[in-house]
Amino acid sequence: MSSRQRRFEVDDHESYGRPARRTRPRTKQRPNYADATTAVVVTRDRGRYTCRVEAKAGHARPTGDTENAGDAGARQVLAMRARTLGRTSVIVGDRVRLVGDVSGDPGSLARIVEVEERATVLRRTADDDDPIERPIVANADQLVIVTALADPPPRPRLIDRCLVAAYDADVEPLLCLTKADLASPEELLDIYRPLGVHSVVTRHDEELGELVRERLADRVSVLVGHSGVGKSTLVNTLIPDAHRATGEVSDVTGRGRHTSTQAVMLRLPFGGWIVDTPGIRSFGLAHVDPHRLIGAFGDLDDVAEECPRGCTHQRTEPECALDEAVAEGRLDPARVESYRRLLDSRELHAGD
Ligand SMILES: Nc1nc2c(ncn2[C@@H]2O[C@H](COP(=O)(O)OP(=O)(O)OP(=O)(O)O)[C@@H](O)[C@H]2O)c(=O)[nH]1
Ligand SMILES: [Zn+2]
Repeated sequence: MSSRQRRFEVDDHESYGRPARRTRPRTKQRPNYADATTAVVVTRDRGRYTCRVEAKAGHARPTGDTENAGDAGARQVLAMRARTLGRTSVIVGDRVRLVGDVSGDPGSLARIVEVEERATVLRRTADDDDPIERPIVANADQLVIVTALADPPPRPRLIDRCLVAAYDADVEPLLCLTKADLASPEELLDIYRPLGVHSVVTRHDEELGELVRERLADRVSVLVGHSGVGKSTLVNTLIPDAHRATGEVSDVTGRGRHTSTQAVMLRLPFGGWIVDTPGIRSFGLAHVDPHRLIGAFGDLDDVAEECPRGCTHQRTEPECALDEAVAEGRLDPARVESYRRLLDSRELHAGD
């Protein structure tokens, strides 16, 4: 198998100790927040950020908030942005520094004075022609593409779109195929396994496989999937008190769970985090360079090396090697079509 086809796995190995991609120049003159409290933003709602503060070793708070945070000694602190942050955005997954009242007591409000450099940023645009890209989750390691094997039927083109978003953000994709009691996963696995995309298969009438926990443990995984694919079922299986936990997060922010479309970061009992993104079903790709799209299609990328110089791989290209490979039966036409549809949606806005 060529190195290109294994690219997602290659990324996997490199992801350890990978340098941050964007480095923001540090201002020389700035206040010293050495004694500020560090925290992770777990959700935001109308300008208020719920931040999780881990207990320092040996300083676990003896009572109260431990249940709320779902882990021994941790507490949740409501915070707002400090004015000194300027235009710096704060999103779920950000590691921040807090000053002010960091007790987490009811009615307390801390201030976020610093946002740590992000290792990764998952962005979305509402539509492919929406020029505004919104960062939605910081520091994610993994994008879990939740797809039902039936009811609703899988949509490979949507999977491909998510793979592009993952590839672009330098976040590893994981294909999570649900409802395996209704249909076999083999057809989809045959498509994505050769690309080096990891996958797990679940069904609600059986316990989660060990592999699911293995893939999620100690990482920050963002779940994305259409309504009805079984995302909530999965979250509740992974985190038996998730319902309560999200409810409590929303209590703090004053908004009920069911009306919230904000991303929420939840601690996994076996280590790591999942970020549930109720409002996000897919990704617009307006911010993705069309030339980078093919990087998420390892099988096509290999073949495209045979293309004439400057080939854009669109349908109108007379000598595109993708067409030749389809004609010779070396490539699945559906894969090429999926890629070209994404390319079409991008090329329309190539001058953005
Ligand atoms: N047969 C079968 N049904 C499942 C499975 N997992 C979930 N379901 C059912 O599929 C429906 C949708 O599941 P949810 O977990 O609510 O799906 P969701 O993705 O969270 O959907 P929204 O809440 O609309 O975002 C429910 O009726 C579940 O009982 C499964 O493994 N097999
Ligand atoms: Zn080509």
